[in-house]
Order: sequence, then C-alpha cells, then structure tokens
Amino acid sequence: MAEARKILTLNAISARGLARLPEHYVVGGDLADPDAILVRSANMHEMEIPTSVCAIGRAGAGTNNIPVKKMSERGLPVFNAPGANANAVKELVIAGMLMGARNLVPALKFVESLDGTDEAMHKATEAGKKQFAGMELPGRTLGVIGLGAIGSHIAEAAIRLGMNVVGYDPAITVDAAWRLPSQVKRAENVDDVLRTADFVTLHVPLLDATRNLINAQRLSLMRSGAVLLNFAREGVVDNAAVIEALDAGKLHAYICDFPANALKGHPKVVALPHLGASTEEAEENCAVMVAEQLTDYLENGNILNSVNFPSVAMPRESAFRLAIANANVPNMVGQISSVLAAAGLNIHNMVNKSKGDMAYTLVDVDSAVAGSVIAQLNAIGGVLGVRYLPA
Ligand SMILES: NC(=O)C1=CN([C@@H]2O[C@H](COP(=O)(O)OP(=O)(O)OC[C@H]3O[C@@H](n4cnc5c(N)ncnc54)[C@H](O)[C@@H]3O)[C@@H](O)[C@H]2O)C=CC1
Ligand SMILES: O=C(O)C(=O)COP(=O)(O)O
Repeated sequence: MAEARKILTLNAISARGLARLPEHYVVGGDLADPDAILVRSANMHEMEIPTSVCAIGRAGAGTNNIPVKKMSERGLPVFNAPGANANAVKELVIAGMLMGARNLVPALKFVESLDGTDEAMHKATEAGKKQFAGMELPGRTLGVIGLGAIGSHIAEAAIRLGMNVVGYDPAITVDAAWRLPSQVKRAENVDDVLRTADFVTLHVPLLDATRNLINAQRLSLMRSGAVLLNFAREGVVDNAAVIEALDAGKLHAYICDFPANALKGHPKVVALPHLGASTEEAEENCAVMVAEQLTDYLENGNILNSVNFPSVAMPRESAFRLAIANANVPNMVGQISSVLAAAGLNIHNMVNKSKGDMAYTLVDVDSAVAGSVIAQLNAIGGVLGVRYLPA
C-alpha cells in the first residue's frame, strides 16, 4: 500500500473535501511531521513550518496568509482553488450592493429601536421610513477593479441586473475575458473606474502593489454618494480615509467583509465577518479541488493550480519517478540528466517547465533510484528539493 501521508489542517476543512484524500492518509489539527498542510485563512507567516512539509493547499483563493516566497525558496508548492468560491463571493457582493442601495442595515437598526404598542410602531415606521429611501440598480454604473474569477462573475451578474459595468484589470486571463459580456467597458486605470462608477467593488489579491489601493487621494476621485464594496482584503483599502470620506458625505456607504476597530459602530459601514466564501457549496468546492491537487502532487508529483510553480503533469509510464523543484536557471535539465546517466538510469520520460523564478522537472526512469543518486541531485546548485515517488 502507498505511504500513509499525514495532512495537518490549520482550519476546519469541508468533510467532503477531506474524503477526496486517499483513505489511508492521516488528517488532523495536531500532527507531528506532516507531509502537507491544508489551510483556509489561518495566518502562517509566524508559524514554524516543519521541514517534513512538502506542499501547502489553500482551500480558497487568497494566499496572502501563507509565506509563499519562503516556500518557493524551500522548493515547496502552494496550491489554491481558483474560482471555487467565486459564485459565493459574487452573491454576497450583490447582497452588499443591495444593502448599500436600499440602506438595509440602518433600516433594520431603526426597526430594532422601535418599541411601544403595535399602533405606535406602525406610526413610527411610516414616519421614519423616508430616511431610508434608496436607489435602484438598473442604469447605475458598477466599477469592478480586478476582473479575475470573482470580478468577472460580478460584472456578468451586474449586466443581467441592468447595470452599466466598467472594469479594470491589467492582467486579465483569457478565461475571465471570455466570461465578460461585451457590454462591459474597459477602463485604462483604477482612477477612470472611480470617476465613473456609482458602485465600486474590489476583487484584487492583496499584494505590495494593491495595498491601500483605495486611499484618500483615490477616494477624492469618486462620485459623490458612491458606494464602495470591499470583499477582497482589508489591506486593499485605507480604513481611516474611508471613514473621512463617509463623514464628509463623499461616500454613501462602505460595505466590506473585514471588521476593524476603525470601522466599528459607524452608521454608514456594513462590516460582515469575512463571509464571502462561507457557503456549504464554496467550502466543499474549494476543499475538493485542493485535496485532489494535493493528492496528485504527493503521489505523482503532478502540479495543478500552484501559485508559485508551473502546472506540470505527466502520465505514469514507469514505477520510478523523480520530482525535482529547481531554480529557473540555465542547464538544470542538463545537470539532472548527467547525474542520472552517470548512475546508469535510463530516462523513460521527462518534462520541465518554469514559472517566474521557479522550475519543476518530472523524470520517469526505468529502474529504482538509489539514495546516493537522490543526494547527488540534491547537491546540484539551484536544486531546491528532490522527491522520489516509486509507484
Ligand atoms: N471575502 C472572501 O471571503 C473572499 C475574498 N477573496 C479575495 O478576492 C481576491 C480575488 O479572488 P479571485 O477573483 O478568485 O482571484 P483571481 O486571481 O481570479 O483574480 C484576481 C484578479 O485581480 C487582478 N489584479 C491584480 N492586481 C490588480 C490591480 N492592481 N488592479 C486591477 N486588477 C488587478 C489579476 O490580474 C486577476 O485577474 C483573492 O485574492 C482574495 O483576496 C477571494 C475569495 C473569498
Ligand atoms: O478564498 C479566500 O481568499 C477567502 O478569503 C476565503 O477565506 P476562508 O476560506 O473563508 O477563510
């Protein structure tokens, strides 16, 4: 039987996803020397990641909670589940737009504050409701910043709701571009989106380039009375600047998924408890996707949907496979082949791909590989990790 790998979970992972791991795997929140880690939003930046770990699976989209660069230096892929929770986030953003457009949260708070007889309540209701009169969505403009899995779905839904949509993404993928209805207008930059939209929704990853993307200067460009929605990450928006824009009447509402002290109690803020991906369907989709990717990596060395490694897959045609993570520098394949040739190993099949600074090589050889050969491969400058995966 194949090795009983140990999978450490740092968050609750959908049981249907865990069921996709081979039956003999051991899964738990408290395991020594795990082979891999499954995580959702737990912050791994301060964590001592054991040397036994050879892969991390993020059951979700954002990987800013994982020290990806450090993992790359260790030759260790970080997987995520692109698109698997996009519908869940899309639906919550539509709910957020409606909350902002119809002032639903202040209206509910008003209702909670009512007391007295039913007759008194009805009277207060009819007298008070005018303060919550809102606007309708058709004909309004939605600006979408980041047209990836989530942003492109939202753009499509907003068009169906009769809205005008303007979007910006400097690196849109072919898949997302195909998904966009032809009516979506392309903006040249973030500022153009902000100037033209009644609602602005953010769907970018948190990166150095997107930190405080929405700051005081950018807020000043927005239409008066606009609604800002942030279901991306807290750090993409400067909370203090948002509060100033709300107080100045520049922004009508800020609807987000990231509670913070700076926002607490503000009457024009709706802060949800990071609920974007919290549906049964999304949790299951993400966990299934990442559990399958992790298993294929652990058993066969194949890589699909890694944020730091290229996608590499090779059908098994031999029982003796080597999976080598290496820096994307010249002559790695030559040096790897030389070590194998010197050891008398015949290469049956080989594939090498790169992504940014990282490269990855899968080699099937015709006979068993000795530990000394693996040590020689590990000793090649630029090799970051070697795994021997006999079937
Ligand atoms: N609230 C929640 O529960 C959830 C939040 N998220 C957040 O949403 C983010 C986006 O998720 P997906 O759409 O699935 O990711 P994705 O990777 O499919 O899309 C992100 C898009 O942002 C674009 N982008 C990057 N920098 C940009 C910039 N400066 N300006 C405009 N566009 C830029 C990229 O080119 C890409 O197309 C995640 O990274 C995560 O932080 C994702 C899922 C759930
Ligand atoms: O997928 C993402 O990026 C999310 O933010 C969802 O986070 P969660 O898995 O719900 O903790």
